[in-house]
Amino acid sequence: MRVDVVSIFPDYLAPLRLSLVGKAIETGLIDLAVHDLRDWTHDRHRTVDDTPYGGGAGMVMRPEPWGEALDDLVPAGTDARLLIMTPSGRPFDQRLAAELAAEPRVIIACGRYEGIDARVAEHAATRMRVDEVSIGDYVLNGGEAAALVIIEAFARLIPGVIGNPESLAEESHSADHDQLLEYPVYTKPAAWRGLEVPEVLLSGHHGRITAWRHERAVELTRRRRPELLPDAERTDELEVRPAV
Ligand SMILES: N#Cc1c(-c2ccc3ccn(Cc4cccnc4)c3c2)n[nH]c1N
Repeated sequence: MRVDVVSIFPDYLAPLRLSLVGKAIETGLIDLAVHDLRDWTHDRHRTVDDTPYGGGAGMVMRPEPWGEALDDLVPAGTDARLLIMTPSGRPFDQRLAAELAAEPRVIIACGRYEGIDARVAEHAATRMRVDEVSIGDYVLNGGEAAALVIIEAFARLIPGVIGNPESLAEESHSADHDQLLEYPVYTKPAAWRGLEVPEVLLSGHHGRITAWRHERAVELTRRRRPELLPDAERTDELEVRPAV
């Protein structure tokens, strides 16, 4: 998979060279290229922003550099998917991560200021698939942090990136896990600061362990994310529970 990221702060994407994503890049599972948007400017000051039409605070990113960048990175006829990070985008979730993991090419546009001129997305959509995406209901200063999150989320789903693919199956939000949150996990020592590992996990009884883990996942999901519960697990009674 080829991933291109365009930003005025390309160094912000340096952490992608670390850990699992970095290894996937080294082994060629992912071909990552990070570009400086200013390379597509032509004035002495390498200007990427201007004042907003209609007034208002802040500056807007000019369309010309973005248009030229996308022309160069996505030649006519290329099958590519453009992600534009924006607080007003569709919520990024595990389903979209899985879709992206299967794409041959993904280009990620990281805006700054008050955002990118809306015509960039409009024009790009005439020749590639475009998704305006948000990683959550809070406001960042730009798209780079969101790009790091999204790339990590889909890269780990690419076959060969994670050593043990079985570990993906039981994770929170994974389709195989009925969208339940992940059960609590424990490791040695069995007793730590007066706190014991749940006895069932030491029993070696795999049936009981599986059942216990599902119960904990349902309990946690009901408490923290009831909207994720499958209908079969929903209960309407008011339950007084610890806030943890
Ligand atoms: N994905 C995502 C995001 C962003 C985000 C993404 C790109 C840009 C480009 C500029 N800003 C600052 C900005 C501030 C206020 C209004 N509009 C824009 C961005 C914020 N914020 N929160 C998210 N979940």
